[in-house]
Amino acid sequence: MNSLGSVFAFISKDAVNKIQILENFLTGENGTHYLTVQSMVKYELDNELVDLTKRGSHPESGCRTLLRLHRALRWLQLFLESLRTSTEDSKTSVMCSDAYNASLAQHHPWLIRKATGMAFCALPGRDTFFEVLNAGSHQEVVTLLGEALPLISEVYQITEDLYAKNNLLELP
Ligand SMILES: CCCCCCCCCCCCC/C=C/[C@@H](O)[C@H](COP(=O)(O)O)NC(=O)CCCCCCCCCCCCCCC
Repeated sequence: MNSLGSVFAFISKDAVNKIQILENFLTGENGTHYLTVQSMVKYELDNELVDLTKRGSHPESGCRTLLRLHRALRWLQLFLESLRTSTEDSKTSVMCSDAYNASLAQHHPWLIRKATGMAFCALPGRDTFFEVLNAGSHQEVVTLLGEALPLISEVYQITEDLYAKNNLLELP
């Protein structure tokens, strides 16, 4: 994403920060509880390490941090699916913003939604995305996406079901 310019570097920085928070838990003294998403959820809930209704003493719990990445994964799933099925005249800005509006946008305040909308207008064309994915010819990328998307979808669904079962889908 960094090769797409500074705005996208900013977006990827937020994702990297969040991944780092989770990695710190994993390498920290309670790391064994962070080996799976299931054990993390159980450990943090059992030990009251999650702010459930408003941000308080645990603003960066594993559960709320993963939830942000989980929502971003939904965006990625929708975007890559439309990239996979796109044609030569499809616009990446439209694909990106449609995926965004159907996922992350519902969780972002107005200002971020506006800034994101403007950033999408600056996106390079479809060919650049196929190149950025660095997986060979267009056809090879389409094939690869066809294999990867069911796996992305499976990962998404496992987290979604676990979070729904534990009422964690709206963590502050
Ligand atoms: C390649 C085009 C990239 C378009 C990315 C679309 C996602 C737009 C996300 C806009 C996020 C703006 C930054 C703000 C983030 C935070 O406010 C917000 C809330 O966090 P907080 O509760 O801790 O405050 N953070 C989030 O919602 C997490 C956003 C993480 C976005 C990561 C997106 C990474 C997707 C990976 C892209 C891979 C590109 C592949 C291209 C072929």
